[in-house]
Amino acid sequence: MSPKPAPTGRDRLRIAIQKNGRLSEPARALLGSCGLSWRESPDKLFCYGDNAPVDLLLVRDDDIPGLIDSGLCDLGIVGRNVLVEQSSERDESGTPANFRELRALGFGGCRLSLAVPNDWDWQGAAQLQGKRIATSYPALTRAWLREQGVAADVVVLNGSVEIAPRLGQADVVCDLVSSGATLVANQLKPVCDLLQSEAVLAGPVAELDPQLAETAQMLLRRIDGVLRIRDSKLLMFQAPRDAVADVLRLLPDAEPPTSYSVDGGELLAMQALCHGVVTWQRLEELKRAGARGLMVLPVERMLA
Ligand SMILES: Nc1ncnc2c1ncn2[C@@H]1O[C@H](COP(=O)(O)OP(=O)(O)OP(=O)(O)O)[C@@H](O)[C@H]1O
Ligand SMILES: O=P(O)(O)OC[C@H]1O[C@H](OP(=O)(O)OP(=O)(O)O)[C@H](O)[C@@H]1O
Ligand SMILES: [Mg+2]
Repeated sequence: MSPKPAPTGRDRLRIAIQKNGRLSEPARALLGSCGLSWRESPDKLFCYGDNAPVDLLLVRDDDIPGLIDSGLCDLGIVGRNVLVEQSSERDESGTPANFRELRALGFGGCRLSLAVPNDWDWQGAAQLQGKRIATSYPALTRAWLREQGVAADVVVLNGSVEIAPRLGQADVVCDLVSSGATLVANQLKPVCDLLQSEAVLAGPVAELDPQLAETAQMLLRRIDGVLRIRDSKLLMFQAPRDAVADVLRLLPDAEPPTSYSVDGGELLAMQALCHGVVTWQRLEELKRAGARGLMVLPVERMLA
């Protein structure tokens, strides 16, 4: 059972996103695809929702979990790395976090990795005993060290973490990795992933105030619809009844198709939502299996 909500006294939902940074544009694009728009000016940090009771807060990403926790805002788009770090901090201090991941959003992918100097012969976590680890994710790193049963010193840096071994400030680092270029440029190599991260929609652990819950549900339904059709296409075709099984074997990434019979019953007209890429080569294979009149259509909106 979720804890009961604290009344907010508000009747408009607030969603926080990063003001400037890697997640700003994709977060805006996602909310835009959900049909939301705001009255904006470049220096505005609070944007009033134009066409739905949903206002936008533009903030530093690190502040998003705290804003949700305190009930000043209802939802947020933030890296899982930030959310898990701040929950680990709460675990350390024994105060439960009132924020959690509601949906993975499929952008801002990266991993939190332990990396050691290239000349280390990595044998496993035990090698870190008594060593210094530079990171911007101290609580997450400490939690991992506890799991591994290793005692090491955590050196907190807010950026340019990868420089620490060269300066003699730490022996190894634990930082975000995407292309791996920063590690290579600093003669480091990743040896272990602590977390796979991406942008997530965060919300409170407690239920939302009933005044806001309906709007939040509407937004979640739209986000689910957008995520579901991302890279999806509607495939339409006809196939003789006895070829349908062969045709469907070529569509393992499709949702169960809908079909109706035409031409006296022997021919089926079918449509299926495909979540993978429908290439020309795939269309040729479907044709060889008996499908005819193949058409690939973009999907603009979807509401389950
Ligand atoms: N190299 C990367 N590749 C892909 N995603 C990344 C990378 N580095 C970080 N991210 C993801 O993007 C999020 C935002 O990164 P960014 O560098 O914009 O944050 P920031 O400097 O902390 O910004 P802010 O000013 O809001 O505090 C990170 O928390 C992480 O989830
Ligand atoms: O694997 P890569 O593609 O090289 O990306 C990894 C780098 O990206 C992030 O740093 P950012 O550029 O945000 O700078 P920061 O040091 O200020 O965090 C992260 O902290 C790494 O340093
Ligand atoms: Mg930040």
